[in-house]
Amino acid sequence: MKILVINCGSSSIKYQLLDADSESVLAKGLLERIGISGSKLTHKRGEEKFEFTKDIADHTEGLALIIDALQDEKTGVVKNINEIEAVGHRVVHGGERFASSVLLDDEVIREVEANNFLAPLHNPANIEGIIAAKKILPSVPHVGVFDTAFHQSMTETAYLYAIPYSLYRKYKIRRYGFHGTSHRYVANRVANILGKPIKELKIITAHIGNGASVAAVKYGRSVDTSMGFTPLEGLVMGTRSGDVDPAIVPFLQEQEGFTAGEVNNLLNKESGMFGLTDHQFVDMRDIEERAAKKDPLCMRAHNIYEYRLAKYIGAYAAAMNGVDAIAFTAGVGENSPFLRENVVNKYLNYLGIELDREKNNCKGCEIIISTPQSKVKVLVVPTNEELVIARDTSEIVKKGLKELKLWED
Ligand SMILES: Nc1ncnc2c1ncn2[C@@H]1O[C@H](COP(=O)(O)OP(=O)(O)O)[C@@H](O)[C@H]1O
Ligand SMILES: CC(=O)OP(=O)(O)O
Ligand SMILES: [Mg+2]
Repeated sequence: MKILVINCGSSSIKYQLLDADSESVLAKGLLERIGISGSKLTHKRGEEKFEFTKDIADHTEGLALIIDALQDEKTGVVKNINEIEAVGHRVVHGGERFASSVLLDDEVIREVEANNFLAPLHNPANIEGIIAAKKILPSVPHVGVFDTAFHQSMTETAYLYAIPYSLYRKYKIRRYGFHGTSHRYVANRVANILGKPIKELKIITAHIGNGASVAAVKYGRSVDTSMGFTPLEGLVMGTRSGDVDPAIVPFLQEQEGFTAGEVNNLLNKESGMFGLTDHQFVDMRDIEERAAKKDPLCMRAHNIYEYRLAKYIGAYAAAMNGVDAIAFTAGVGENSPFLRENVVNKYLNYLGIELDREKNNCKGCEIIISTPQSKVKVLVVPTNEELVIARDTSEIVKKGLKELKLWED
């Protein structure tokens, strides 16, 4: 079954066309700068790469261009659009309503829309993508897979903030957590690699990309995670601050005359590694390169980054009253031996962890990087959110389901 997986951002569309039966990627790509002049499509078929520059006004036009590339004689992988049998969509915020992957009918789309106020930066673009894709591929099933769904297993002890409970009742202000599709995939891979049932394991998954979060996955269920009401809380990220004292917000409003929107922008887009390096670097490769040459600003930023991550791992070992395995994933987690070694050897040896330096010296591999004697196993597991979306979509379609539960009750 050929499944198109799409991940719509406000000005971009990432996509993969997969054969869900063989789990192979037929083509993938990225359309950037939608609605901004100089839109660019980078389309890959195996090792072949094609680039097109053409101004694209909106997501409907963007998806039409992607479909053209998928069925074009020169760049395509299907003869006809009808070969695409289903579409899987990444949806960032499912609120409390979605603890599963779901068939996107009109009623469900309305319910997803009702969560827009919870994720104004992400959800409206996701919905635009769903509506556009349904226009272009009206006769195939569309499925939504939510970043928040896997974390809906958290108990209120983990998800409630200590603010008036009435605000939870009124606005559903609580921890939701994100990157759930990735944490779910990685935790299951860890169990597989260790050859143990996930129901017997306490796993900490660290999704360290440009956006970053840690999750505590106890016996197959997420029991806590570092992102919160929005994807701003928790770790230091590329441009996001992660945890700060909330009193900094009114302080800046008063002292600098910032509006609420300006402070939000500062914490989401001007902070993190970007802010700590005086707005010079976001990309971890640049920061590591300079930190290795003893650039004081980059060394300091990196120290803060790894320290925050180590603190969360320690906290989640406590949250689960133990930990069997720690897994690193996403852009930085998969590709940075430097980060992994620093986090483990500076802060986590007390857990009885021993890192195998040679094994750790790898990029993008799926591997155990702790020694056989290590009390807690440490792994690198490349994430694959698109594959999970394709699997869920295929299962819903093949079994004729309306929704697919992520765990048993
Ligand atoms: N070899 C590497 N060493 C260190 N960091 C890397 C390496 N390759 C990629 N990264 C980092 O991964 C991050 C992007 O991760 P990714 O998971 O793709 O993020 P997102 O999906 O949030 O955009 C960037 O900060 C990039 O610098
Ligand atoms: C939800 C979120 O933070 O996603 P990303 O890491 O893709 O920005
Ligand atoms: Mg990502």
